[in-house]
Amino acid sequence: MAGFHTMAVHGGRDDLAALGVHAAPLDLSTTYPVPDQVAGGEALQALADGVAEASSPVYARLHNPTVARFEKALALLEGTEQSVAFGSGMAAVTAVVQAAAVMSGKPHVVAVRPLYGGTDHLLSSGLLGVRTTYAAADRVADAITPETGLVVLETPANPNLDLVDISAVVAQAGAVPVMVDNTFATPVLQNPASHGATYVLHSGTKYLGGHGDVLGGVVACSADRAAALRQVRIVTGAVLHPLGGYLMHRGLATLPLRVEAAQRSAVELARRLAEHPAVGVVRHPSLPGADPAGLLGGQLRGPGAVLAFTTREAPADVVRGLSLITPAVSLGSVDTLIEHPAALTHRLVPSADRSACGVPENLLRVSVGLEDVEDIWDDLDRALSAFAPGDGEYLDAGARSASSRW
Ligand code: MET
Repeated sequence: MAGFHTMAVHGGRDDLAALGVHAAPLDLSTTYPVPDQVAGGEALQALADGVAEASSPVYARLHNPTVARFEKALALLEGTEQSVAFGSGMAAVTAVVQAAAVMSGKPHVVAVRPLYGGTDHLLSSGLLGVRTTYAAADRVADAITPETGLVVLETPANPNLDLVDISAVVAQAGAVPVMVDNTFATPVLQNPASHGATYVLHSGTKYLGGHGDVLGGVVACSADRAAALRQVRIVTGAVLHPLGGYLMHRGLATLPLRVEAAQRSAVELARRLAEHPAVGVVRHPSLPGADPAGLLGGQLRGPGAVLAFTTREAPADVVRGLSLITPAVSLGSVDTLIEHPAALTHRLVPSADRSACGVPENLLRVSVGLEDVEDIWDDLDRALSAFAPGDGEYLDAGARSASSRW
């Protein structure tokens, strides 16, 4: 098999030479001619039943060849048979819950916190007709009942970079499928399916697209699971626009280079932040104490480019002092982004639940981008130094050191 960088460049492009083109064609058709109505009807039926491809796409809600190329490429990078793309990461999460829990008649979900706030809220709200039990990663087995249709986890977790041993949760889940949100690690650093995950989910809006200009989601899984997801996608209309498929497919070619470069800067910034007098605790898998289960170098091939830290001052004041770093939610873009989870990405998670799972109110999350690391550091240092205490003031060394828990 080809190396990862090669697969990232060439995946999903097998048909281009025969088509005589260099870049993947962007097919914006909403409908497709069906001169033979009988054959067209058979194609529609096959797609509605969940096949990956039929003799005609029939209609853009059923199939799109530009999106299908992206799906092939992503499945290759995740090491799964197939993948299914959606109009957003949340549409992808919704489809997995519907396929695994609702359609199977097992409407109970077990989830390991923290999760992205939108996912947490979706699972807590009851909107999809599922009931959710939150469990610590080592107590998943206790939470599973005969009604459980899905286990959900995220590693590294949004927003505090907690790491979860995927195989250990899969072992506890038994026959219950496990969905791992792999958005932070990307397939460059982690392939959850190789550790037993049934569904590998990405918000493609983040690293896969990589430039902050495309909204999408994707789930990598077996062919059987993908068929059920396509059925849900067709009937709910949760499709990815072909331009989104085109942009995320193009993004995959540079994904390893972007992740590797941003990760190098994140390691350096995490180290410096941990020494900064205005900073409390820094969370990044590269720091001492951040990986008690020893997952780095095994399950997780690198620490990634998202970090988080607590501040002694109001997080909003720190962000106000920045000039280069973009104050915005989302992550995985070329520019460095910072946001206050309690105010934004995790606002819809009750504050007691946030603090119970290691997301303090004064946590800031940083997605390190591709700028020169010294420029990113200067910006952070300048904003933080406005609040740095004088000699011997209220911060002791112990409070600054990284630890596995808050
Ligand atoms: C609307 S909140 C933002 C979304 C994105 N999933 C993030 O964690 O930044």
